[in-house]
Amino acid sequence: MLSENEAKILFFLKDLKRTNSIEISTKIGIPESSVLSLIELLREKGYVKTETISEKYYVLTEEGRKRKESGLPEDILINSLNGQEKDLNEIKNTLDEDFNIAISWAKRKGLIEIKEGKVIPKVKTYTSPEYLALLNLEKADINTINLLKKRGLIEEKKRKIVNVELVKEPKESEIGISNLTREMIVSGEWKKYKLRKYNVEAFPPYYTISKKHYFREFLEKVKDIMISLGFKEINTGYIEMEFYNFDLLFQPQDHPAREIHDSFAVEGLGNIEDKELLSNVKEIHEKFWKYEWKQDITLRLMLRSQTTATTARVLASRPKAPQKVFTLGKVFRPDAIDATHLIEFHQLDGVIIDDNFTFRELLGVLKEIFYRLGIKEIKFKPAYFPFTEPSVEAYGYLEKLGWVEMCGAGLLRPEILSSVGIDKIAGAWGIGIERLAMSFLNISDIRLLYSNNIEYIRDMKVKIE
Ligand SMILES: N[C@@H](Cc1ccccc1)C(=O)O
Repeated sequence: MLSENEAKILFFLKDLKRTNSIEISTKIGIPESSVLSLIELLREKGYVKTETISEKYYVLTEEGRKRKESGLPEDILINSLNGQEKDLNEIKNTLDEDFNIAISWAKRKGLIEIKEGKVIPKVKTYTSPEYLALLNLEKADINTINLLKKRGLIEEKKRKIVNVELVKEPKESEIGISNLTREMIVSGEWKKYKLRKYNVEAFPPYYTISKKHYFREFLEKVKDIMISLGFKEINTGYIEMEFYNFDLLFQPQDHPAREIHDSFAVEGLGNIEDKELLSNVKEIHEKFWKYEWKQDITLRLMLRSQTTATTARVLASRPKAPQKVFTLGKVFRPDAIDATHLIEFHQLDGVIIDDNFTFRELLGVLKEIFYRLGIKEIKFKPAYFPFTEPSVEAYGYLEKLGWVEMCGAGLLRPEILSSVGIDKIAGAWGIGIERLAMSFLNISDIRLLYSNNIEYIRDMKVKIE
């Protein structure tokens, strides 16, 4: 029995008697790779004789395509001289990087002579055979082809061509059809064909279902946890004024505490409407850090280096207590990228403002967040941050990595709260997200969190419930 495609090829061959795989593919419109396997089937069934040959053909290289557009350097040189001699130096300026190629080929081809720093053309115009060959490779002679190859303008490729000869005529009654239409039934045409049997063992086509990127899925999981703990989500932009990233957080200008991490500067200045807030911050900085605070510095733009900048913006809006807010977003810090460092990564910052909020409660909240993320063991260590006192670092126990630093936290300093007129207690923290994600997703290279390898993304099993 013949399949519909096999029959198409045989009926095409019936008139021609012999042809080849490339012609079959272009005339019938079946991809070459399918044609090759169909021909093989037909050979096995005794309909055709085949002969496989390998054929050389040529394609333009990138350089070749460029020269086909612009012309070859020696052609350009000769035609621009137009029979007149010219200073080598002058030519050098106009031909730029093509100068050496143009001169050396023109000399080799006897088109020019060089005397006392001058180029003397021997012809008025010139079109090289190589250029004509680039325009029509099929017609080019073997010498020119070899020259083009040598000049790196074309590249030799090989392809397999199968010559096919018909040895047994197909009959319509041998065609097995799989697609029985209403028309065929009505017209009785179906009687001419054999019906192909269903192959109930054939595999169905494989469709991949769409799914979210595993890192996005993890980020959403984390946000869900925060929302289930009663926090409100707030987001602010990546481009931030130094005021919110540093000054309002009591990190003095031009002082090592500011450089606790490096940051990316952005050209331009921002604007702060709340002049009272500006002068409060100035006063507090000058009183406690004892230096001359500058407004030009505070308005400078940067890529935020910590999402605590968002917390600062929340504070600057002088919110009413009680408040429980969080933000989860990207931050940026210059660094050398490797398996554990990126220059952009995510942080989750949060703040709780309440009447009698305590340090102990803060530690409890952090424990709860980590617990819900599946980290059951956590310990705290005293730490320093310019904007909190007391300050702690939290370490979580991860199966593969052991004790890993997860977050910084503390009670916001009174200097900060007073500048925004809040007379409550505020606990704040910042959690590094990538490391948590790596642990959850069982990834050992941080760069894989941002993989765009479709196979890898497809196969990644996300184990978060
Ligand atoms: N922003 C700090 C973390 C932090 C946030 C809030 C309070 C204390 C610490 C960091 O990036 O390391």
